[in-house]
Amino acid sequence: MRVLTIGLGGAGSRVVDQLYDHDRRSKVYCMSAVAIDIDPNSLLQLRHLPNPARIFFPRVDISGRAHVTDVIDIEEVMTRLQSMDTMEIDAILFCCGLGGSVIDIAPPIIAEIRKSYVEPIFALAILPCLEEGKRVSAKAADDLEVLQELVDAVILFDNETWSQKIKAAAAAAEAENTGVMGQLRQIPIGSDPRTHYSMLNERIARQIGLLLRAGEFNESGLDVAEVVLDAGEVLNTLKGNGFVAVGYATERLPTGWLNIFHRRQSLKDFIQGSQEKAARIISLAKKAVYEDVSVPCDLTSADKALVLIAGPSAELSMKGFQTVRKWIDRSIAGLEMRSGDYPVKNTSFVGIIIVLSGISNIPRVEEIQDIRTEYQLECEEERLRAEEEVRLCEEEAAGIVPEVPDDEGARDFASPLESAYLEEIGYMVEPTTPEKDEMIALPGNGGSDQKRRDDTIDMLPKAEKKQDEDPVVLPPKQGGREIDLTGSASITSSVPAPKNATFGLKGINIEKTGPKDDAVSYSTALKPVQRPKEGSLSADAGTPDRGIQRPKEGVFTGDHVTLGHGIQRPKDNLFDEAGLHMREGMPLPKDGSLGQKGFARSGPRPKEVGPSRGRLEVIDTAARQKSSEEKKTDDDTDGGITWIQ
Ligand SMILES: Nc1nc2c(ncn2[C@@H]2O[C@H](COP(=O)(O)OP(=O)(O)OP(=O)(O)O)[C@@H](O)[C@H]2O)c(=O)[nH]1
Repeated sequence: MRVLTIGLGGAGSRVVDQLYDHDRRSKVYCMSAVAIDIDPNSLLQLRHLPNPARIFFPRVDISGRAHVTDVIDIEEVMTRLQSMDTMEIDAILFCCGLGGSVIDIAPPIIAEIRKSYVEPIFALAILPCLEEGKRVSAKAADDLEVLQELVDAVILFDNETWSQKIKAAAAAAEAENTGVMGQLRQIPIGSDPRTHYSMLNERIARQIGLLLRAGEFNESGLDVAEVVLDAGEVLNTLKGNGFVAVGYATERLPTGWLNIFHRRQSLKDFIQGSQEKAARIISLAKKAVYEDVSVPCDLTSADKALVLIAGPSAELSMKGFQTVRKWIDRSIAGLEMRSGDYPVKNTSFVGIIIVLSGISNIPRVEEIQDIRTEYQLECEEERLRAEEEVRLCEEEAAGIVPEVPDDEGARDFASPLESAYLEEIGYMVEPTTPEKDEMIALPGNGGSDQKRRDDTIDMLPKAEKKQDEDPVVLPPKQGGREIDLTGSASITSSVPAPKNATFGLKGINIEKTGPKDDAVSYSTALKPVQRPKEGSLSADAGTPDRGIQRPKEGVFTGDHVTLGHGIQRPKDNLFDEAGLHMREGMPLPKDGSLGQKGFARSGPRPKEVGPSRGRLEVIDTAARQKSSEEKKTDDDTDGGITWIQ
């Protein structure tokens, strides 16, 4: 196809120079070229472009910091382009290095060109090497996004991939050529940037140059193609605003006397010879896609593909060509597949070009995008640090003493999640803390903690205060035993509180021996008493003494239980939530609700769980009956509750 090629900046100019050279050497002459740069040295070092094709814009400001869009005059560029022979062009190709500064002129130039030309515009974009730094990669990612919006396709070439290949090839060659002859024919390793770039540009010129020349003929060098690929097909493959990768692989054919011998052998065995040719085309195709591709990419993510084989027509195996076509056609995601052959008379090489267009999976593009994100974060961090430093300097200058963070305060402050966790940990380590005890203060015999009762937890029944305070003594049951809970009723929280307990994480530990101020203690005198009339237990009716509240539900079997001074019957589920249970190794009740909470009590288990959850330990108080009776008067004043079993 006939193409107008525009090189921008150092990279673009050098690539265009090389492409121009290939075009002239192939004698196809399908290319007009210009190079635009603001660096005079870069333009002077070009070897093939004629002087009129080198457009130089000197930096006007002395500081050299003027933006490239201020330096390059778009009108001047357009005048120079229109003065060229661009009447028969099929496309316009911009060549540029991503991450440089001159590429910034691409958007206004492309916009201006779009006004004057209807031909599709493509870009050949060169991805920078990683060693050039994050800033260059980040800018390259930005440039790529801008370009993709503006042009019909972006052909990518990855400097990083090809630099590694060149270095590896040079190292391998160096290892091979250790002898004198090897030293003499040493290939350049491209250690200096100029040689290195020229090797990369040679590669680009071969890949892209052959593609540009597809469908163009020169009478002396070309045979008639069997499957002709014209410029329109190349253009249609490229178009679509996507990324394009070009795979290109070649193989030297056997030449000289050895070749004549080889050909005789091949004539003897023609079938084997043709199979060899087919195998060569197939292996070249694989190499082009997987190894010698301009940018490594996922073949299966391509939308369109084009296959072009080139070389002496006798060597272009149609069998191999069809196999490659089928393979590519089945592999790509899209349905558009084009192919052709490009027979060249005087060459000792067979080559294949595979163009993959509309590729969505290109790891290197993703990589530079990731680098950009990383770079932006670093820049932001740097900016914040600089701002902080300025602020500190200003404060220092103003004589403001910076606040020293308070460790205690910092410890006090915690997120809700953290504080929940810390509380839990604290609780596990220290189940008994003063705060925890304060949360539940059950009045006991001590009689001193009525004032400390925690109003937030309503543990007591709604009975009249007077009733609660009144001593309640139930008459002893005949033959029964009196149970004295005083001093022996131990309510303790020996297990961590459930996380969702009403009491939060506050542990409850009421010591077994002796009621303490903040411990729960039941002053108890269990006497043989009558069972309540109601209740599921087969006990005698209980007759509460003065002021006692007989439990509406729930039945105790057994002894007369007197809860101590001022105690009130806890709510049904109160201790369940607190996880309180009795000590003294009493057997666990079968009742699940009690058992789960580790609440042990002796004697028959009432069906109703409510009243029994007082974590009362029933003691054989038969022996104490007498003293209990003596205490009756005391109980009357205690306001205890006597449960009758
Ligand atoms: N393949 C290849 N890549 C090049 C060449 N020169 C530069 N590059 C790459 O292209 C990127 C841009 O470089 P240039 O085109 O020289 O930059 P510029 O736009 O002229 O402007 P400056 O940034 O001022 O140098 C660089 O980061 C390199 O990765 C070259 O000759 N060949």
